Amino acid sequence: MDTTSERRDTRLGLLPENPLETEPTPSRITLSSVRDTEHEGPAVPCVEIANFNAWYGDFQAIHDLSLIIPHNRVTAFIGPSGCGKSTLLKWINRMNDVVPSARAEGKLILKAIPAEEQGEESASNHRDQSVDTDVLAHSTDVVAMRRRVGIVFQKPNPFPKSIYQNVAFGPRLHLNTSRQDLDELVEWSLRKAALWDEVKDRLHQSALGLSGGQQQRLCIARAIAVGPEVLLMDEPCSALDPASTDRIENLIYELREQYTIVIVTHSMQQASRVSDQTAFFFQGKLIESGTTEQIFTTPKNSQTEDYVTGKFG
Ligand SMILES: Nc1ncnc2c1ncn2[C@@H]1O[C@H](COP(=O)(O)OP(=O)(O)OP(=O)(O)O)[C@@H](O)[C@H]1O
Repeated sequence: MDTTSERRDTRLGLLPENPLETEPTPSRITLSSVRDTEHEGPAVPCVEIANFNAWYGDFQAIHDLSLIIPHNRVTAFIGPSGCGKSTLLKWINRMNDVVPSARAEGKLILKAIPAEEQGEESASNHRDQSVDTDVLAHSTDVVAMRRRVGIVFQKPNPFPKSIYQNVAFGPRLHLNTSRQDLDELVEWSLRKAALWDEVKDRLHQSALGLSGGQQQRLCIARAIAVGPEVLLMDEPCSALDPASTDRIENLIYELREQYTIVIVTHSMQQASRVSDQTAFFFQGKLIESGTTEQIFTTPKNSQTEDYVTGKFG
């Protein structure tokens, strides 16, 4: 077991090496399988959502939703199929712009990062982190905003290019990076995504030759190469085998030190393993949010309790 796994196992107490191999049904989740919330003290808001409503044509997919996503923590969106998790995730970086029938109203703000929270280590220092960004505003520069908010999808989607070109694609587009700096940035990103050792001797081979789990880590490397603050992950492990799932979960645990992560997941075990905060959605409404420990051990709402204990969903 590698160091990361050991560290995470210590925190969580009882994680299996390959989580899905022993994935219990939700009703088997017990207090002991929920980890303690490590972060203490008040959270710094990273994304502020208030009175948010979203539609596809006449169909309202999200109703009057308010939620704070804290800076440099992992927030899990859980809830039954069709409850609006992906819709909200996609609005956070305006992915729904490509859906003609999609529209949204309300407050969706990418918060300025306080100076003391701006880390020194970064892929690039091009961002203006000192101002709030109104994500929904027509005047918002969506391309610039998406550099601050990266997204990783359910199915790994590398470009049909080399491993190097996949990671270098964003920086080449957005940053004025010299060849040497680009080489360093590609290595930095691949190391961050825990992929470097596996690909350092085949950087110029096709990314499509990687395994599914490697492709997903490559997509994470590609996302972090442009220096985002937020990483959105829409069921990032659902197309992966148990070993790859374990690696991605370890990676999320490592990346949380430096990024705000939002993960949509159908796995209660995964939410309890990787997240600090959990938000439970049902029929387009946010039913309850809180620390992951609280949501899984002492939910306030009976629908939340029924869902996390597997009575429906
Ligand atoms: N492009 C679209 N056009 C029309 N309706 C859509 C579109 N995308 C999603 N919806 C509808 O919006 C609602 C919320 O969908 P969404 O994908 O956000 O749910 P979800 O909670 O992420 O579901 P799942 O867990 O199955 O991925 C659903 O009723 C869905 O059918």
